[in-house]
Amino acid sequence: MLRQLHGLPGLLAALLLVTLAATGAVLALAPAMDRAAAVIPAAGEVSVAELAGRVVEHYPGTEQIVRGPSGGVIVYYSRDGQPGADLVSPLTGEGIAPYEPSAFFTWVRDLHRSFLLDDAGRMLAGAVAAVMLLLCISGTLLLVRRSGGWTALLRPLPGSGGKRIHAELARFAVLGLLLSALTGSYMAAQRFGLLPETSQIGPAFPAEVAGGQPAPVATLSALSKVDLRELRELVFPYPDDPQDVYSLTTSDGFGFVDQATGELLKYQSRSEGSVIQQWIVSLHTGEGLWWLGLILGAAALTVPVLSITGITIWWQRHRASEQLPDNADVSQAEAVILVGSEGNTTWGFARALRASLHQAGLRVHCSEMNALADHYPQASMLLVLTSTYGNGDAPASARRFMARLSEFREGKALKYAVLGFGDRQFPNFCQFALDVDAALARKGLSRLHSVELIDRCCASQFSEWGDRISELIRTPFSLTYDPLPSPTVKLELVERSDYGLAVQAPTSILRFEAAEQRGWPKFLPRARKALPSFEAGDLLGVIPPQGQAARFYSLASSSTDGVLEICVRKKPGGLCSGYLHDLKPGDRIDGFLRHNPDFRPAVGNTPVILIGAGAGIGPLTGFIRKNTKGNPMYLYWGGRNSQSDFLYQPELGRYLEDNRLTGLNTAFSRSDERAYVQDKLRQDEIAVRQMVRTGAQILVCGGRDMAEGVKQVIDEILKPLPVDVETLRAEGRYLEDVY
Ligand SMILES: Cc1cc2nc3c(=O)[nH]c(=O)nc-3n(C[C@H](O)[C@H](O)[C@H](O)COP(=O)(O)O)c2cc1C
Repeated sequence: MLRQLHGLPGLLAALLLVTLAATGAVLALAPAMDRAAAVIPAAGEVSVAELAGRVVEHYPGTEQIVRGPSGGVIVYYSRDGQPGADLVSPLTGEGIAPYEPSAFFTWVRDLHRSFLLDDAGRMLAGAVAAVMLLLCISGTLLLVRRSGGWTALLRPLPGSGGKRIHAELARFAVLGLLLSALTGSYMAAQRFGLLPETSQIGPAFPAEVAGGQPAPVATLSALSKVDLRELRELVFPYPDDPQDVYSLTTSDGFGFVDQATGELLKYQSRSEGSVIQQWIVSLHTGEGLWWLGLILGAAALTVPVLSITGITIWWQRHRASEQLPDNADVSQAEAVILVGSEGNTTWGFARALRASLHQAGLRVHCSEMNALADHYPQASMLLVLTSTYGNGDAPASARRFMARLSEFREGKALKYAVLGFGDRQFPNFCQFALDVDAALARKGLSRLHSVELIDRCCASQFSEWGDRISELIRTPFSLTYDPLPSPTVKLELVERSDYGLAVQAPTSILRFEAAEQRGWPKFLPRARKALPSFEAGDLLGVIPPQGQAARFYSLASSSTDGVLEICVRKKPGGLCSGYLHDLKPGDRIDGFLRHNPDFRPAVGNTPVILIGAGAGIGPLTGFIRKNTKGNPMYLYWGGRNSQSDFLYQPELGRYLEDNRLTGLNTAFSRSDERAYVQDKLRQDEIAVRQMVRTGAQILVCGGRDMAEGVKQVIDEILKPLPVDVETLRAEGRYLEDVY
């Protein structure tokens, strides 16, 4: 509900909101500019009488003196029958410049207030402000939910991509946007009579005035008592009318001053409502509070980005939740897929699974976990795919699952498997999937397969899980998950370096270029297409000729290197790694790129500790190659034998020489030292701890077991510090690319 409340009006109002925000950001500059142009005397330095006296000396035809909210003093006068207005110095009364409201600001203000459409536009602008208010409130509640509570609101946010940008920006801007929206809605509601009117009618014109010879304005006692800083406006009497008076408006009230005696004839203080209204206007416009204006303007500048990221998130969610075709009925289904999802990405995986099982000839029923039926009479297989939210809690479409499970009655024939989707950056990785697995076991159901956990939507892990399920149910199918099918690139192998044969770890560094167009004469330009843009650490997806599922390889180069490089270890019986290892220079493959911005060294010059084993060195070498500024970068890498599989040995030597790599520490498990990368980290314990203390980031790439071992060692090393791997992970300082 909260999500709909945040998503739908947000989408509708995005365009209008962007207009309001962009114009608001421009207008927010006006108070600061006015303030910079104004001469502001200290409090008590100049009285209104003194100011008026000085002004009249230079402008004998003064009709009105106005002090703007930013402190600038403007004189409206008549000279030779012509009206004029000048910005004047309150210290001398001399003109500084002719006063002419900027046509640009006036136009922007009209666009902001009414979309240049009079009353209908004003109403629309008011409605947009109200929508903004709704978005701020629902967004704050979503943010609280995302952070895990009000107290966690300021902690580093996990997640990545557009969602992370949206949440981070929103957190930065929400107070400013809330203030603008609240005050804007209030002003609109008041203008259209939805709130009581607070404008005040001033005191009636005095019945009696002295009517004598006018005294010089600088001597009028009532004006001498008012400090310039309180002045709003002073309207002068008609020149030859002894019955006329000065009309004085201050920040506290309104009154009339006798031009002969200088007496305050009538005075009325501002009502409370009028003071509140004045504050609301100031809080909305920054008038008189130029610093607030700049804060509000900065907050408004985030609205276009929030709108774009918000629409993108909405669209992805919408696409992922599109209806499933051919969904079998509960009573007929042989296989049941239940989906627990909050942001709908898990639905994309469920749809791929459903399509494959359906293609394999099974009747499949797929629904959200909240819709767990009491009974699936024909089903022999229950597959639960669920994400985890909050602090290891159920996602939205699974909140009622545990309660419904108590009503569930199922015979022993139904076997289940739970597949968890989560993110290792969160402390309770896939906790809800683990809870569901345990709850189903307690219910007496037997497992088809033990629970498996997928980190950050890893497509290859998903297809491997599918292979295992396919074997267990003796039904051939394979799973491919590609959230948005990427265009494929034709690549040509231009070079390969082979390692590790002697130690049973055949590993090759493969370098590809974009394939030349066949038959295109080499001397002509553009014979070879440019590679698409990518960074080291991004992924190359390859579907081997006999396979259906893509396998992903971390890139060891970035597009600016001119080649696409991967480092591939041949797995026993591995379809894709075998296919790649058989390639000869000149052979071509189709691949597609997937960006992986979550696995990159941070910019800046804090130390980066790169840890890897085997082919995991690929992206780490890519990061080092890019480190042309020579920021501190240390590599810990483990192989089997320095004679046989010391991958990238010559390159690393060069990088040490030209300072792209600060320190290199290798461990070889099948040499005399029999060491693993964890041992090298332990030996360097003090240095590693010191680097973490100074803000170092750690990037780990390689097999799952190695990554687990490294995590334990780093936790041991960090014991004397108030941080551990999980805290570093939450701060984006411990990143893993694990397979
Ligand atoms: C606010 C928030 C909280 C999350 N909490 C956890 C968590 O506690 N444990 C975990 O493993 N993943 C957590 N995740 C990651 C999601 O489970 C993961 O991104 C998953 O793929 C989302 O799938 P869905 O879009 O289908 O809900 C969280 C994500 C967000 C945005």
